[in-house]
Amino acid sequence: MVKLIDGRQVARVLNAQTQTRVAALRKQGIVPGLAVVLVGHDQASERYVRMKEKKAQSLGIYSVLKQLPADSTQAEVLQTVTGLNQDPRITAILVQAPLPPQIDATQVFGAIDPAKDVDGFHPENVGKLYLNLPGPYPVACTPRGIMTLLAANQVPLQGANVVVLGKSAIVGKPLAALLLNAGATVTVLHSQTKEREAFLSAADVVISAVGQAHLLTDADFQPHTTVIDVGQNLDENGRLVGDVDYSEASVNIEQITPVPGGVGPMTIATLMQQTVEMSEWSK
Ligand SMILES: Nc1nc(=O)c2c([nH]1)NC[C@@H]1CN(c3ccc(C(=O)N[C@@H](CCC(=O)O)C(=O)O)cc3)C=[N+]21
Repeated sequence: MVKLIDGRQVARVLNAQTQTRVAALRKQGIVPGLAVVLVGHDQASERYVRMKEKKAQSLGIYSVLKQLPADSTQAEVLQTVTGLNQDPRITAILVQAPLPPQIDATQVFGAIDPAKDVDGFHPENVGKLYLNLPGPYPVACTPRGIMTLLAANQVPLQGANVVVLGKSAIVGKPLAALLLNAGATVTVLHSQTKEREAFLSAADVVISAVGQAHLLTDADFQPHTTVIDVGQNLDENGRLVGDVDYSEASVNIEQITPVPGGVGPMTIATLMQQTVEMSEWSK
């Protein structure tokens, strides 16, 4: 019997705490303000951005969307970011990834004021995380949300063998840093890894952030494995699925985050949490 790790439930609790913190700030005349920059018309991105705006508004966070055309220039995107850096109503800036091919994403993330970098993508914040410096500073929302979800489900990390699949700057790398800082033995696998099987069969926790339906099945894991599925894929039938196939008959997966209802809601709840924290840190 596979146990499901309920991301919606933990996100609900976190969102309720965030709402209380927003109300406390508002009593002092402080309103957290989140700006989302969306370049182009990627369907999934538009959907995620709408979900973020809706959640922000429901928690009392002021939210603005800066939508730029798909053929925007680097200078135009940078100008938008600079304008938001200088806008006192905006305390948190998120530039939605992926950006169109003509845009240098690293330069854009580096142009965000580190104190408003709610995604934790600025090199200064990435460096602090990597060095495990004392906070506060923002950390990438999906990895931080996963750490919250693991803690809420009492998954031990000290000395645990944790395998991360995927080495993106948004999920794999910051997640590996957080796990290392928490005392796990971390292995990051990627598309050029040889003998993935050997690493998986020694893992206590496997976190897949590849973005490929049916990438892994129950047979890939050792007994009692905790699986965190970061994938958001459409399968052959157009259904939203993660990277990992499992069923009632799975014997090795002890617990897993479902897609939808696992990591996704935690990403958005963590974004809201961090938007409010950044307001608190700067007052
Ligand atoms: N600068 C930036 N920061 C991000 O945090 C960021 C980004 N760019 N680009 C895209 C990815 C993806 N992402 C998701 C957030 C929530 C769900 C989510 O809530 N998913 C729901 C299902 C959503 C649905 O119904 O389609 C779930 O898994 O239950 C998914 C994906 C944030 N990202």
